[in-house]
Amino acid sequence: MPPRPPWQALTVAGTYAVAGLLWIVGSDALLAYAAPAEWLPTLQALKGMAFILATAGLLYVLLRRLARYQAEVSEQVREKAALRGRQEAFESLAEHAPDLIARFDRGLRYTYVNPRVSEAAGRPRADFLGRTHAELGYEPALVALWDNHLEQARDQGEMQQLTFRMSGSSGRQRFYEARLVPEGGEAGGPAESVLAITRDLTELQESQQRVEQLSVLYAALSAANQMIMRAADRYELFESVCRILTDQSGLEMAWIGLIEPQTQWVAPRAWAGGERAERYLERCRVSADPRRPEGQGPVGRALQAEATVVFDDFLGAPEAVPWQGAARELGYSAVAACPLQAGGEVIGALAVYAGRTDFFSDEVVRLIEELAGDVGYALDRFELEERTRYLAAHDLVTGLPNRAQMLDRLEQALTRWRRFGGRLAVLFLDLDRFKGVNDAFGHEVGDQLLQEVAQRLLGVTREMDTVCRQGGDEFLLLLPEIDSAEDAAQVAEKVVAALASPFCLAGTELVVTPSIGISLCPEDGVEADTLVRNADTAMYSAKHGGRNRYCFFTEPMNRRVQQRLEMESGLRDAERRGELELGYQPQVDIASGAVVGVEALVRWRHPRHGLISPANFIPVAEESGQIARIGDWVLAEACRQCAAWRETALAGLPVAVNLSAAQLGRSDLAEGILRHLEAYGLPSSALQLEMTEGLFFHETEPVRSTLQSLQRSGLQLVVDDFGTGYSNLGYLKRFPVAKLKIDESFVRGLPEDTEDVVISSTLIRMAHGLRLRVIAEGVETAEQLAFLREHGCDEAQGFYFSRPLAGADLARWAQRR
Ligand SMILES: Nc1nc2c(ncn2[C@@H]2O[C@H](COP(=O)(O)O[C@H]3[C@@H](O)[C@H](n4cnc5c(=O)[nH]c(N)nc54)O[C@@H]3COP(=O)(O)O)[C@@H](O)[C@H]2O)c(=O)[nH]1
Repeated sequence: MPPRPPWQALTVAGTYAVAGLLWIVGSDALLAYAAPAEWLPTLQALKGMAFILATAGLLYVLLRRLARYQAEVSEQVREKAALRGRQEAFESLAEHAPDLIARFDRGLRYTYVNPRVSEAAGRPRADFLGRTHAELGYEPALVALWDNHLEQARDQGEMQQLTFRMSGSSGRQRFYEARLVPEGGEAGGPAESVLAITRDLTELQESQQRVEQLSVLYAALSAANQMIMRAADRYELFESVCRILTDQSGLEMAWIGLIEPQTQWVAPRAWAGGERAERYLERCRVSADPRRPEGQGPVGRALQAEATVVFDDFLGAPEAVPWQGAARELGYSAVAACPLQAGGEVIGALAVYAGRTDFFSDEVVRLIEELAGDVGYALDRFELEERTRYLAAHDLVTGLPNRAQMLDRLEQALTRWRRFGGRLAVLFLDLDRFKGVNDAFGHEVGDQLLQEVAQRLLGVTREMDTVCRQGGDEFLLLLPEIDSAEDAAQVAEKVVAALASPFCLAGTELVVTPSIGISLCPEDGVEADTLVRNADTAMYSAKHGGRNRYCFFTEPMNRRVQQRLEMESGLRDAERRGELELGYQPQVDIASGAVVGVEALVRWRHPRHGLISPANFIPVAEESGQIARIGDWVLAEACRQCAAWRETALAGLPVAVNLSAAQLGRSDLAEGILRHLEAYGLPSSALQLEMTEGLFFHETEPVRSTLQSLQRSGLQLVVDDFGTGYSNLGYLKRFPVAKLKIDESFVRGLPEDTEDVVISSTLIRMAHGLRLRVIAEGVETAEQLAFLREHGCDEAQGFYFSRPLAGADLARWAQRR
């Protein structure tokens, strides 16, 4: 209540004085007029008493009011002092508080900010006072968030809470939590002002994130450690570690590269991080050589320094320019590279990439280093295990696999053989008179000799073969994939030849020869022990047979192989010696009975073995690489004979010549055929080229281009053995096929065999459906011919008409018809 001015007191006192005087004068006059004189003293005494009572009552009321007023005033003074005290306490607290404290009036304008607000915002305190968030120019989203919460606190009188991010004065985004406390006003009603207490949680949040990141990394480390114990080899280990790092620790990519000792390039051996990782590694090369720019990145530096290198801002590091294009595109912002050590040497590096800068805190780096250390430990373990395994599986003198490993590989080869069939061979080799070398020159020279023998054996075998030293002067050779016994014989011959030249050791020339026994699977056994034992037995036969030779386990096999090899060498100049000749078999039009063509079939008239069928020697010629030469002779001879028939009944008839696959692979085939035709003045229609269906199906590029050049030369093709192999007939459209020849095997059973009936009649229909002529071979009986005629077959060939005859004989045969 405000103090009353002095004139007011004067007015009250004056009024009281006037009223009192008027009362005294007036009441006396009234008594003098109205009351008897004898009552006057009494009445005046009563009147005086009444006046005193009335003024005493008034005084009492006034004094009471004065006392109350004084009490109220002193209460207000106390409250004010308390308020001032609180205000001072608040401001002193707020001024030194670590939180950001501000007060807003009902219009949401700042009325107070503490120094932390000004520091955080990077503007003076005065800027804030009397202004709203919008007037201070904050982002619209932030203004809306704040004003919304301030209004709620003000209007509902209830505390509000909000979190927000804002760039601090340093420009870095910070994370805050604010509490808005309504002040003044009725409880539960609108507030007079709102106090905002804001806490900067950036550090807290970051440390929480760091704790989470570390616990995730610990989990990844422990998973990687388990994998390190389980991994079977270093590549499984590398892949697992990279995968665990990217799957479980928030890294974008991880790769492990090993230094290539010759070039110092770091070749990635394992990586994880999806397609992005692959693209990055495809684009980026890394070197351990400090002179190269590619050796200046994190991995190169880590390898050179033999310590972890971190590029926390990979995209901003000037040394990382060669990799930055790819890293920016693929989202890698920070990199750490740790060297990997094995056997005390740096052999490569583990590199990990994060999607944000400042990922690699000291703790994270420590964990990654620990992991790299564990990988190095595992590599040492593998090395030791590999060494132990190596020792268990190898012969220490020659470095070749030992008997145990050989038997293991033999078992594997036998397992494959059981599934897929085929053939394999074991060669048991014993060095003749090796003991003499040891006795004469000592064991050291003996060991050197064994080492050189091992090298020569490796030189004559294929990668898939196994050469093993089984002990002493004995070696075993496993040939897991051979086509025939001859293949094994050829390897044995190569071994004999390889060991034939002397070994220069101990200043002298040493000669050792081998005795080799050969066993074959399945002929000589289907178990490893049996095959080795039988090869051993065969080796003794070779020794008893005079040493420096090979011997098969069974005598018939020895004979067969000898014959085959003899045939191979006999064929080498059979045509030069005039031992090859052609037989010609007529091809007859079934409807008219006219001879419409001739097939040329080669024979070998051997000086000792007589006439040899092409069925026997053509495969040998094919396998020994002689078919192209022999085939060329056949083509030339067929052309010569065709020209010779000019004046006979066979004039103008095409001669069909068989071609082998190897001939079709030659790019000069068409050229050679045209040269022979030209030499005898024949048109290209004088020759037809027979080839089996399978040749069209294994249309390799050389075969395709040969077929195309034959097509361009106007030569016609005949598909031999039609129906025996394949079902896709697309090739018939692409190449100039004139005729399809039904295989003799489908004709043999005609007309009784129902399968042959169905097959041959279907093939005839199929050929006609394709608008091609069809010829049946192997026709021996009138019944077969009748069936073929009935089913519309165009031509026939077979003993029914004539066996293959010499050129002059066939001309006479044709003349007679
Ligand atoms: N790459 C080359 N292959 C050739 C060549 N010459 C022949 N050959 C192929 O050798 C296989 C065997 O030929 P051959 O022993 O001459 O047998 C042919 C005919 O004599 C035989 N034939 C003919 N009529 C009958 C018959 O009525 N009954 C019967 N049992 N056999 C008969 O059929 C063979 C014809 O074969 P084909 O080529 O399928 O027409 C053989 O595969 C020849 O292809 C050559 O120069 N190069």
